[in-house]
Amino acid sequence: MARHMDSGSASMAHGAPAPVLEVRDVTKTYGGHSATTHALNGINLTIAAGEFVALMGPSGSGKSTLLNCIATIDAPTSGTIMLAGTDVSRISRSRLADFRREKLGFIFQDSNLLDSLTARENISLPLTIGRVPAAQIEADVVAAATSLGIEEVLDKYPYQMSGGQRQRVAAARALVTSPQLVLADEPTGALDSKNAKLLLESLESMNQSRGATVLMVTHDETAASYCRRVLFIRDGRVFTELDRGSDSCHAFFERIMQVVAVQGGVDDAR
Ligand SMILES: Nc1ncnc2c1ncn2[C@@H]1O[C@H](COP(=O)(O)OP(=O)(O)OP(=O)(O)O)[C@@H](O)[C@H]1O
Repeated sequence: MARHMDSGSASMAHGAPAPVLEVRDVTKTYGGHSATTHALNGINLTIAAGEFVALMGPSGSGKSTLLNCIATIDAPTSGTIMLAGTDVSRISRSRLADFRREKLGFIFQDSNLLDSLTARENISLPLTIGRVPAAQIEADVVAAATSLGIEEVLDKYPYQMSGGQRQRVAAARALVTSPQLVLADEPTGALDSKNAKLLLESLESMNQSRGATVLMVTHDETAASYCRRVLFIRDGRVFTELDRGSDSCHAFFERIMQVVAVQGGVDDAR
């Protein structure tokens, strides 16, 4: 059964891990007097350390706006976003880039790898910028690559890799710094089903073995079924959520489909 709510905090049972992300009463309004859009309407959600959460919702429901606000790329009109204990609205402009690099990892629909760098150099990039010692970089890159099954492409350039390999290199780059939160925006959107499955299995295993906390926007019920929890967003707020509990991927997929069918249109943005 779906739990109808707009707090997101119900899953934070007493004694649960500390929240990595707390979104409280966040609104985001675009435009002026004549053409105002209320993209977020007092949205609330909480994500605990080590969770793997999907965010689903119809086109225009506010998913990208929320992700941009969490990523500190955009600012809410009102409300609070606490990330790893920091109120992101209080971070000075000069600190924002460092905050993003230190606390967040990003995986986009297109891998966004730098064409002139090998996989190894692409994955190393956030560590190099963070002035991590070379020996540590090498160890961290190999560990991330091994977890994602891409050791054999480490010395290849993006054009020498398959789309699936590029996306797993991008995932390695997002995870190599062990960020507090990984934000994944339609990471399987450009992949065929075999490569999508490989990426999702990798994310699931990074979540389980390294305790990576992942918030993934997706239109794909199969992708969402790999997560432990699915938040459904509509009209700029969470209207229901599903916990996977002890369900298999397949059983969870069926439950997600039921919510999509009843609520209608979660995947109408495809
Ligand atoms: N920069 C902007 N200026 C004005 N309106 C915007 C802007 N960005 C988003 N919106 C509006 O805010 C609402 C939420 O958009 P958002 O992109 O967050 O939706 P979404 O759920 O990510 O959609 P999709 O699944 O199609 O990517 C939409 O009505 C959209 O038109």
